[in-house]
Amino acid sequence: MKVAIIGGTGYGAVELLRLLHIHPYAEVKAIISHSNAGNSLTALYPHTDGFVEGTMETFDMEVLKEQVDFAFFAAPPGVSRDLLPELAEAGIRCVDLAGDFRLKDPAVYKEWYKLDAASADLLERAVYGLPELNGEEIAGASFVANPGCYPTATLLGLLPAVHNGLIDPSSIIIDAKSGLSGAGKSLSTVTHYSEINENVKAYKLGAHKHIPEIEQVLAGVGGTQRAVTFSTQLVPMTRGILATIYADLKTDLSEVELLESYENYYHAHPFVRIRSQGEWPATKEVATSNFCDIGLHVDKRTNRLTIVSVIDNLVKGAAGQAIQNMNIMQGWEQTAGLWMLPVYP
Ligand SMILES: NC(=O)C1=CN([C@@H]2O[C@H](COP(=O)(O)OP(=O)(O)OC[C@H]3O[C@@H](n4cnc5c(N)ncnc54)[C@H](OP(=O)(O)O)[C@@H]3O)[C@@H](O)[C@H]2O)C=CC1
Ligand SMILES: CC(=O)N[C@@H](CCC(=O)OP(=O)(O)O)C(=O)O
Repeated sequence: MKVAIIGGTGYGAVELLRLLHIHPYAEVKAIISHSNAGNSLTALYPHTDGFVEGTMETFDMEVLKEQVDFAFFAAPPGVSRDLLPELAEAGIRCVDLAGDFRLKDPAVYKEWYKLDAASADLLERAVYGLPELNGEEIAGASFVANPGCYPTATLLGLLPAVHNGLIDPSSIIIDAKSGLSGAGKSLSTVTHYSEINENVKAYKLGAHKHIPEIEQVLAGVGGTQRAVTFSTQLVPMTRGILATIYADLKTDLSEVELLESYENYYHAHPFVRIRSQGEWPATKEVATSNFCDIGLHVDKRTNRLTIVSVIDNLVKGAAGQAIQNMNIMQGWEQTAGLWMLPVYP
């Protein structure tokens, strides 16, 4: 199948390219670049030498409709909102890595993204693409909103507990740390080497656009959902998210029984791995892979559950999950092109 990548010179796009190169059924036919049309990607990213042919192209709706069967949007918010609907209308199935179609309520999108939303009708038609939650819905989608990186780690950590009513949904606190590639390729003062090297920094407290996304999904799973506390921190590493999640327990299940309930919830989902009792995952154990690894701890003294969930933000948090969604939409095995050992150390 022929695919296009839009937002060609960004980190998400380059990661899509890396993974699609080994995909058994998909082939990248067009790399669309807003800033570098006419130039070769290899000139910007020498590591792609020998793997990418030709030059990047400008976005041309009519050309694209003839050229490809599937498109990935890996551009900043606002781009897919304007361009994706016409492609989808023409039968080109799409996965959007940005947040333009994740939130169902246009007013909520506007409040958190500070941009005008797509129409309510389009937002309704978009399918949120977390395969471990709603694979059947994804299979029938014409376009999928790929979850945010932090929501992916957070929701996979919480789904079994919320679905089975094991925790008090009003008590959830998410403390999440991310590597710098989560911020994309553009340099800012915060991501400058001398600012973040040997440093850890909290940011966007109470204001992160992933807050309404997490709450929207949890409300759908648990029936009712109160506001969550969600804190984000930058750590001086390139890839990876570690979310430590705390919630009050509403069950007498032991730690081993809780781990079993997590194993059961994810038994048909190859990309989620549950650690044994007393073991908690680290970001390096999933680096460059599409895995989400989860460990639990029950604190008997406080009656709280601690969940540790790790992903690679560029893979399960972005490009890998987008390909997993494409696989499901196309009726292929969801592991196609994604079944690989993490790079270690
Ligand atoms: N980095 C991550 O870990 C994750 C990122 N995402 C989301 O995926 C999307 C891509 O992220 P990422 O690759 O990291 O971001 P980058 O900033 O690295 O890349 C985004 C790319 O989009 C293109 N672009 C920029 N402005 C415009 C514009 N006005 N119109 C069209 N294209 C534009 C540029 O490429 P070009 O000029 O070549 O077109 C740019 O390099 C974002 O929406 C991001 O929020 C989601 C989950 C995780
Ligand atoms: C480290 C870092 O800066 N991370 C980004 C994550 C952005 C992202 O990927 O979010 P969307 O997909 O929802 O656009 C942030 O916190 O804003």
